[in-house]
Amino acid sequence: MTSPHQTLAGRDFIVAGGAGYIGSHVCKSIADLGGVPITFDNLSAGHAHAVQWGPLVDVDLRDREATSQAFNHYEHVKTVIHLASSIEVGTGEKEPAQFYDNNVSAALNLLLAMNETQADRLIFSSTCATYGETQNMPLVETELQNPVSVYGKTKLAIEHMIQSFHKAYDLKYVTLRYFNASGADESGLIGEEHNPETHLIPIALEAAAGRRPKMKIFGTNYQTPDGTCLRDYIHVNDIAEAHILSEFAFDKGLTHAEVNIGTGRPISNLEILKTVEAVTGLAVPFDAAPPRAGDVTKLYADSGRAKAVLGFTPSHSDITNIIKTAWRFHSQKWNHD
Ligand SMILES: NC(=O)c1ccc[n+]([C@@H]2O[C@H](COP(=O)([O-])OP(=O)(O)OC[C@H]3O[C@@H](n4cnc5c(N)ncnc54)[C@H](O)[C@@H]3O)[C@@H](O)[C@H]2O)c1
Ligand SMILES: O=c1ccn([C@@H]2O[C@H](COP(=O)(O)OP(=O)(O)O[C@H]3O[C@H](CO)[C@H](O)[C@H](O)[C@H]3O)[C@@H](O)[C@H]2O)c(=O)[nH]1
Repeated sequence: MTSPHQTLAGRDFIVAGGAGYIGSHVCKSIADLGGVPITFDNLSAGHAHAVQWGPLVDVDLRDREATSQAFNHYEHVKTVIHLASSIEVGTGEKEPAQFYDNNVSAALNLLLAMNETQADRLIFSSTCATYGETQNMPLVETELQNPVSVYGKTKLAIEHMIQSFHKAYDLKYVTLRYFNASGADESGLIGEEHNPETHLIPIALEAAAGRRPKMKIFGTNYQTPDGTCLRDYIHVNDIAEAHILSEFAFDKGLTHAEVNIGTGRPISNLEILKTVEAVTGLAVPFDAAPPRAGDVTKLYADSGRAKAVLGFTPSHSDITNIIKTAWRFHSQKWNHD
């Protein structure tokens, strides 16, 4: 947890992907502590209305020259938070070229641009999807990384690239392997707005609200207690806090780390539907469907290293609170549609 006397006053941050779901929450957390988030985003998936706490620089990280120019314009910035990427797992399977370009090439451009400026601290959004199928739960950071999906493979390639830049050019980094980001800020100002939406909780909320006739549960014969997949849901504001704690860890001398950001608590897909029904008071109509390509049976974190290295303990991630905050955001948004 950050303590009340910790401040980011006087610090500017480049937040690549700051117009997206997690990025906008990171920007708000930086501003809440007095820092200034400078969003670099091409708005391919993010929203200009989510950029409320600092400037928006419209730049496509696939464009090396434009990326270099944008970084040089803010050459005093020390810390870069890199969240920009393609995230839709199914698209990655069908269009790997686009995925490697937008994730791996863009990350290389960002790292090269950092080398041209004073930025020598990187906080990178990686994912539990880099681990792949394994029975070894909860997942420790030293677990073999053998991703199933193209999405996970691109993230692992970036992790390796960052490690190489650390060794060769003294880049300091924290790679945060988030588990399932979920929930929304208490303010209702920002929340999950993916298009298309593929994530379980917002889809279940849409089904409860009657905005889709029925949803599908992908896979009901997995080797789990109720036959559906197990995931580790972490509130987006807890994820945002992990970035702030990473910055303070750099201040204390941390040079590099790979860290899981999860709760350690497995929740099944059917349990999510039940909690959505309890929170909303509405039924969630669903059909059983075959497993989705690229999915693994279960993924949940060992969060010991996050506590030891960053002092991270989730405080918003009770599953009812996650679904309540998501429901508040979505119902307000739908009222304005
Ligand atoms: N949502 C999750 O559950 C989850 C879990 C683990 C890791 N992550 C990672 O966290 C990060 C953020 O995820 P999110 O859910 O907020 O996604 P998002 O799609 O809401 O945000 C990504 C942002 O990056 C921007 N972007 C994409 N390509 C770009 C490019 N070439 N140049 C500039 N900007 C570009 C998009 O416009 C968008 O604003 C991603 O890197 C994702 O892989 C997400
Ligand atoms: O309509 C749906 C949507 C999802 N699911 C199931 O719900 C579970 C969770 O799926 P999500 O799409 O919500 O999230 P994932 O676990 O697939 O998350 C993956 O994609 C994310 C990026 O979008 C993150 O990177 C994350 O780390 C990575 O594991 C999976 O079993 C999925 O099959 C359904 O049954 N029906």
